[in-house]
Amino acid sequence: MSTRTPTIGGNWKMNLHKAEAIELAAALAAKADDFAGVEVTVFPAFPYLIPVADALAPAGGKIKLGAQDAYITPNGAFTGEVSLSMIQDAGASVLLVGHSERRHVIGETDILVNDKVLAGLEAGLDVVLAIGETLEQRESGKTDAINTGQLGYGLAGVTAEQMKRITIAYEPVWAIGTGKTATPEDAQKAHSVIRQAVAFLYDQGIADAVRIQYGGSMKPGNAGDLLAQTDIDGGLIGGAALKPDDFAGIIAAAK
Ligand SMILES: O=C[C@H](O)COP(=O)(O)O
Repeated sequence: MSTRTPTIGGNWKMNLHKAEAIELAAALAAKADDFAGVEVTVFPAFPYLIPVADALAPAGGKIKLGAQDAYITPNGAFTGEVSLSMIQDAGASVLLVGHSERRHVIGETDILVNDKVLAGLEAGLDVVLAIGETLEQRESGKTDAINTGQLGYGLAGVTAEQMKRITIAYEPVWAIGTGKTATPEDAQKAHSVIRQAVAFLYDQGIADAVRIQYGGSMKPGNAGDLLAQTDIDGGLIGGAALKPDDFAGIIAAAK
């Protein structure tokens, strides 16, 4: 663990309807005092940003609200999309960009990911940029090339000043929702390469400051070993974020 403030995100993905989302947010808000020293963010589905914001209010800002996606323009004729100003109006201060499900299921390109990173920063949001290799890419020895490539594309045009509002989430695609977690050593190696790439793109000070989350079947039982690694500064949690005790257990392991 480093001097970087640990950051744990709960990506609820396309799960939970209104009552469940409110119940989970309220349960987390009730535990918020236990989260001191860890930055905690939850990413509900779009329709529930406002009720979740309301349910988190008793936490007094100790739990941030994030959006899983947003379109690149403030408003306009883009049927089906949700604008940056809408997610901000709903209470979100964080934008998740480049999740593998958006890259590989929805088909977002590196160019669109970069557009979203830049637009989110321009709008004043903090941005979590997710990157990570597929199993096929890992097995063909391309892990570092994929990660540094997605990183470079994603950060193109991001200024050194804006890097203060960027968090990187390394999520090996083969570990997401599969129960297969990267070993702490493998994850550390990938995080170290990503940090070196940030140093190459910017400078060592920015690389030392940027936080890199691990995502992929992180649970209370494996979080401690992962988070103990030098370059792992937190987690982006899917399945385990849907259960308040599991999510709180991971937050506790991040301290
Ligand atoms: O955004 C979260 C990641 O995709 C990890 O999901 P998971 O914890 O269910 O594997």
